[in-house]
Amino acid sequence: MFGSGSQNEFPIEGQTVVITGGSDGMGKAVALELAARGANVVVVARTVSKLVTAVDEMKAKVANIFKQRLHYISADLTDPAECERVIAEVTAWNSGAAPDIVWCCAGFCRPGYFVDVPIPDHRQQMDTIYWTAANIAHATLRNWLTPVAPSGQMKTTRRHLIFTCSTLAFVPIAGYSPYSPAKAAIRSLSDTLSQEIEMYNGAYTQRHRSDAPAADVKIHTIFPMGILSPGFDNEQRTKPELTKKLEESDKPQTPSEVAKISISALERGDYLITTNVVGSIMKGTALGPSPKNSIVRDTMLSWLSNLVFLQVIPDLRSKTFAWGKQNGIPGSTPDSAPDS
Ligand SMILES: NC(=O)C1=CN([C@@H]2O[C@H](COP(=O)(O)OP(=O)(O)OC[C@H]3O[C@@H](n4cnc5c(N)ncnc54)[C@H](OP(=O)(O)O)[C@@H]3O)[C@@H](O)[C@H]2O)C=CC1
Ligand SMILES: CCCCCCCCCCCCCCCC(=O)[C@@H](N)CO
Repeated sequence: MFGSGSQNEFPIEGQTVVITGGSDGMGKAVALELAARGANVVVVARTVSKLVTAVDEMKAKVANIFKQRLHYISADLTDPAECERVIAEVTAWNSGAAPDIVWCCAGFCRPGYFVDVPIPDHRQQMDTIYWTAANIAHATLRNWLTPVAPSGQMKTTRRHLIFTCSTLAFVPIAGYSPYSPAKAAIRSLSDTLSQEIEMYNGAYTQRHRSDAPAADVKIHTIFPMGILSPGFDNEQRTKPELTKKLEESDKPQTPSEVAKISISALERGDYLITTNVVGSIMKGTALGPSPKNSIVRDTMLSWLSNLVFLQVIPDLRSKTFAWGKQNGIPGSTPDSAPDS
């Protein structure tokens, strides 16, 4: 059921989970799914009304209403101090124990051509996409990796820090320049942390002899394709027509599908996680130095994907060129009625 090891690498029942962006779209779907599987869930976002609704929806889905606890915290995660507060509040609410799982889903996409999008909007995308994730990761890991003396060690299950990226971190698409670089930065953070965390995990094996973190930590990153969320409806309204054309091979998935597929991959213990075949091919061509889920399968996938992409990248470029040839640039009008 859980792949070759046949062991569930992501047990949920009784775990305390924090989900950023848990009030809408994919984050809410993850919250509902984990609540249904027996987790204590804290959803974090800015708008209180949507958070209250998410908690109400979770209440209707919990596996055990007497055992499980649900909570929300309103916070703007672009502010690092707010992220520190969130982790402190969750720990207090959780009887002094740190959360077991932190899943970053907060973020939205503001598409547009690079020169047409004002610089403050580019920076805002870096703030909402990259910094909401990096800030909460920083607050979480500072808590999780605090050294504990051998006498203070208790049996603690493995902890998971999960980022939500996008396959646009792997493959360029015109019209996503405000967004894709911030997602690529998350992928780089994830790869770097997945290596750095090994130092702490190594120290953890010696916890009976010297100070070490209270638990093993694993990093994962999800790379969804389009998700049919409120955020997606919003981005469609301002997305350039060319961008819609370039991504027409993507068939957007429902938040609940994306949540379920992601959780299954976490149960197998996967690290970089895609949610459909086109997403896997996009990952395959860009896998590079990232740790692999399976040496054989991922290596075969990258060979195949690199062959496919010999054709895909020139095709995306020539479609873009042809678009300019036919339609001109935004704001221009065809030279049919020259004023003289
Ligand atoms: N939709 C898509 O097609 C794709 C989305 N993704 C990624 O998946 C994730 C979920 O996307 P989606 O389901 O569309 O999400 P939605 O846009 O539907 O929801 C976004 C969530 O993030 C919260 N949020 C936004 N900004 C902040 C902030 N500064 N601080 C705290 N919370 C914030 C929102 O609540 P509030 O506004 O109240 O704060 C809301 O809960 C995002 O990271 C997105 O980039 C990846 C691939 C495709
Ligand atoms: C056979 C293989 C061919 C591969 C072709 C590549 C086509 C590119 C599809 C781009 C899809 C982008 C999905 C992510 C969207 C996203 O993150 C935003 N919607 C943000 O919200």
